[in-house]
Amino acid sequence: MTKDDHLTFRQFMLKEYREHGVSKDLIFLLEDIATACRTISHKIRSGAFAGTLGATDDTNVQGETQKELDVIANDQFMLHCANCSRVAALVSEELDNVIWLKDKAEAGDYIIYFDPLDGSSNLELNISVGSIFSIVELKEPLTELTDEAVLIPGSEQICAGYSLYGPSTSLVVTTGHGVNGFTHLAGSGEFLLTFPNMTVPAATNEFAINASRQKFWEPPVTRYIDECLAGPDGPRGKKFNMRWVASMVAEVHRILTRGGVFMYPRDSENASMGGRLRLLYETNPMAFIIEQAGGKASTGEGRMLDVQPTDLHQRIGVVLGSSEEVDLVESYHS
Ligand SMILES: O=P(O)(O)OC[C@H]1O[C@](O)(COP(=O)(O)O)[C@@H](O)[C@@H]1O
Ligand SMILES: [Mg+2]
Ligand SMILES: [Mg+2]
Repeated sequence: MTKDDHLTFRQFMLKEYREHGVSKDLIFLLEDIATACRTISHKIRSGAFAGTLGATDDTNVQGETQKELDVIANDQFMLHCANCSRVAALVSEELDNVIWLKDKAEAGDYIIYFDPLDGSSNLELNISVGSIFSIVELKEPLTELTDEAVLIPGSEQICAGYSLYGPSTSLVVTTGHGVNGFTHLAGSGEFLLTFPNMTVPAATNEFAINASRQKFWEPPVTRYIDECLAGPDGPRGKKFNMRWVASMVAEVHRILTRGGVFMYPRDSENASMGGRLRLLYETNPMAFIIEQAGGKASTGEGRMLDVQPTDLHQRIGVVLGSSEEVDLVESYHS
């Protein structure tokens, strides 16, 4: 196969426009986000020379130490997303409050939620990290431009995606018509369609969880993992494998490639915060992608995309991936 065998990102998106009516404004916005991701990828690859792999002296609104590249990636998203005149507001893991780009937000305007750099504790280790984004189109004009105004359930997303900065740079996107994966052709400005129609098989024998938190788990999670670990002689009757990259983007990419289940459950230590991962810019976009690929995404107790957000940086428990496993975990909770 040569480069010419693959559609470019623009060619693919224009096909989405013709076949599904995806708006051209959204296509331009996605091209700008792709540019942000290409630039972030380059900045990560040159981070060891630029001395940007380490921490700053600052903490973000969640009390986490910011890496220099967290800030650089955030600046790239802010810069490129502001190009689109339909973008009314930006919500970032690295910013305390909503950034409003307009004086009034009309029906049809976009709100963009993003985690500019996910898994950033992996930076010094040269292990995969990524960026996550979610786009909601306003159905009604907003009367007040407050933080509360952007607390919109994930079911309202019109687009979600991520870029994975690994051995190659991937861009995976859904506009609600399946999930498609693109790879950056090194040395060019192009993302090419390399993984069309990504799907998550219903069954799997691979799970991902931070097992160091076992003593904090709720009983349904302990039961589920114990049964996986029991292998062929246990109730599941088969052997399970485990992975933990500590970068949600890499875990989701693995699940879209060969199936699996990813869990960061609410537990007795993180329960007072609601969980570990953030609803608006981590679990909602990934839930939309996983559902569009035929998988499921849950809080443990119900569908992630139905959750009504109550806070900009709200945290939540998550289990997502192969539908049979997500159903099983939910059944143990109920
Ligand atoms: O440090 P832990 O407990 O392994 O947590 C890892 C999780 O935290 C995250 O890194 C959180 O994301 P950020 O790096 O954007 O804060 C997830 O990507 C990952 O799944
Ligand atoms: Mg993250
Ligand atoms: Mg982050």
